[in-house]
Amino acid sequence: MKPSLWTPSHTAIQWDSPPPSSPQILPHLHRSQRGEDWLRTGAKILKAYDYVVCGGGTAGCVLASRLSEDQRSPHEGNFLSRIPLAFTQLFPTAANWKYETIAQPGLGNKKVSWDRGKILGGSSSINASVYQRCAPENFTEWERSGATGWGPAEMTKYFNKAEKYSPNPAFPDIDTVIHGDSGLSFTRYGPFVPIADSVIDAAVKVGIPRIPNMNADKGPAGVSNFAGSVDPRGERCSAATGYLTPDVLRRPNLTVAVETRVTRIVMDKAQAGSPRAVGVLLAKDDGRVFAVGANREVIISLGAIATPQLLMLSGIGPADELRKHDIDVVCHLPFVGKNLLDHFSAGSLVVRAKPGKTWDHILTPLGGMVGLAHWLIRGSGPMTGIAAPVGIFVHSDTIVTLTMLRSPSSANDSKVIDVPAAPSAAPDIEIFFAPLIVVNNGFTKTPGMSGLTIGCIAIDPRSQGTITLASKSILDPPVIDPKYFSNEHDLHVLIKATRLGLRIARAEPLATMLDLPADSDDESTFFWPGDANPDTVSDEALTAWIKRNGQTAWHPVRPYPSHVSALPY
Ligand SMILES: Cc1cc2nc3c(=O)[nH]c(=O)nc-3n(C[C@H](O)[C@H](O)[C@H](O)COP(=O)(O)OP(=O)(O)OC[C@H]3O[C@@H](n4cnc5c(N)ncnc54)[C@H](O)[C@@H]3O)c2cc1C
Repeated sequence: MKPSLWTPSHTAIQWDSPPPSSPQILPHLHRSQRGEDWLRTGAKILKAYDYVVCGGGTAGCVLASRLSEDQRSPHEGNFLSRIPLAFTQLFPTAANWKYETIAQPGLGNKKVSWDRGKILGGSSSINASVYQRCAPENFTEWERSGATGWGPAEMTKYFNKAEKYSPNPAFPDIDTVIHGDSGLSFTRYGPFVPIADSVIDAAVKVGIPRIPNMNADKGPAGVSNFAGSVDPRGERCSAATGYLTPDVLRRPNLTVAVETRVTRIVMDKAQAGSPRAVGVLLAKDDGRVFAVGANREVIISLGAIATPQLLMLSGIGPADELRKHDIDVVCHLPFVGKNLLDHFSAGSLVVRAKPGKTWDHILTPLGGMVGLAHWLIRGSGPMTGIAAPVGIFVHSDTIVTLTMLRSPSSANDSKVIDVPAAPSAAPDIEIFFAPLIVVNNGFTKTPGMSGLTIGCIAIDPRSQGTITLASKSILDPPVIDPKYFSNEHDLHVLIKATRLGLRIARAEPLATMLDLPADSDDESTFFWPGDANPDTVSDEALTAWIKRNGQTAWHPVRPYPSHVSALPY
């Protein structure tokens, strides 16, 4: 993309493309020249902006758009990224950073792929497009931990401000009142897929309450349709397409740079008091380096992996970790790179379905072409849908009770079992149902087969990991160690979730749409443990399968521990 205009004030910037020429030395960059090794890189020093937003991802696009609203080169579309259902097809492409964890002892030393968006819009341009607000209990916990103004009521206000909901008549039961309709982020339900309704009814049979809207103030505990970040034409709404529209990109007070890497935060240590971020260094792949100043703030929004990496490379982080790599300590912040949490998934739990009940036909060459044509010409069909049109949130404590109630001898699908009073904590399990076979992120071919893929995810993980530096260079990916199952609680939660998923598959009316053997212990097929009997399959067998089959659910975060009362930045 061509470089857009840049002006000395009111400017938000994101990095990625050739920055403007005619460098200009800035007073405050001058001040930090003394002893700063960034000067020795021979960087061209460019004019300053008010705000420098590093990372054109989910957070960065929103910030750039909002900051430049006060006005005192379009992003280049990626075709695959526009198709909501095709998100995993982006994984082998240049739009993915293709990170990988180090060997995980909790998973038999398996390494796990960590996909992250390397594209404007960041991970919102390659994600599964499920639009889901957290449980209110989570936000209450944030507030209790010191994040004043981030409680459930405030969050609802901002979710509504961000959202532009388009109702779909095919979903008359959805309670639409709670959705925002004047924001920049499109959401909607659909398209309708019959097996999703059967999943909901089957979940109700095993005791999960049906709720009219997963995003309502009461929280998501229950079973319902998932909303998608999809626009009215059936295209993905990413942070880039929603917030950096052509109109926004034409703003004279915004410069968006693509294909440019931030390599360092420039710190001014010459001022009295704490060191201050006054700009950033950035580099193009061809070796050119630049420096840009910030009159007001440098905002680091590179995501959960690259943000701690950049901070540490800039001398901000645990002193011992920095010294290991011979990096000058600008600010000793022990929590940078610590407390890494990720939502781990048991992986694809595939149950056989009867032909014609699912979307598997779009996985054939002809079906794919027809699906694509529908999407392109009419904005309709499976390609406009999110991979997981229906989901469940439940607390694992509740499942104990369900399991006890439903012993094999008393199994009766027509009986509705009451779920005990909702636990005070937010749900710790998410289960999604995809109306097609997804094995190996869709790269294992399954011609002529039909299935329902169930994804069971532990969403309140206790295992905590780290991001540390592999080297002094931003070009080397950091060391990602989520320490999966270092706390066995997460494994136990996933065993319960998997058993619940199997139970729902065997409840009516879903069971009639599926093609389930009575019982099977043949573990050689990807239909196991989908083929297994939930009442007899052992915890040991499920444990071995989860460790073999499990994968990230792509939600790494690094929250500050609640005992840190003041957030350091
Ligand atoms: C495959 C997948 C499926 C997901 N499914 C869902 C879902 O269905 N629903 C949901 O709500 N969430 C989902 N998520 C999670 C969600 O997308 C992320 O939590 C969110 O996008 C993170 O936003 P962020 O701004 O923190 O980081 P990102 O969006 O990842 O943005 C970081 C940006 O920084 C850029 N960057 C990194 N390093 C540098 C550097 N040195 N210099 C310049 N730029 C740099 C990156 O290229 C990227 O553009 C999914 C994620 C993935 C990957």
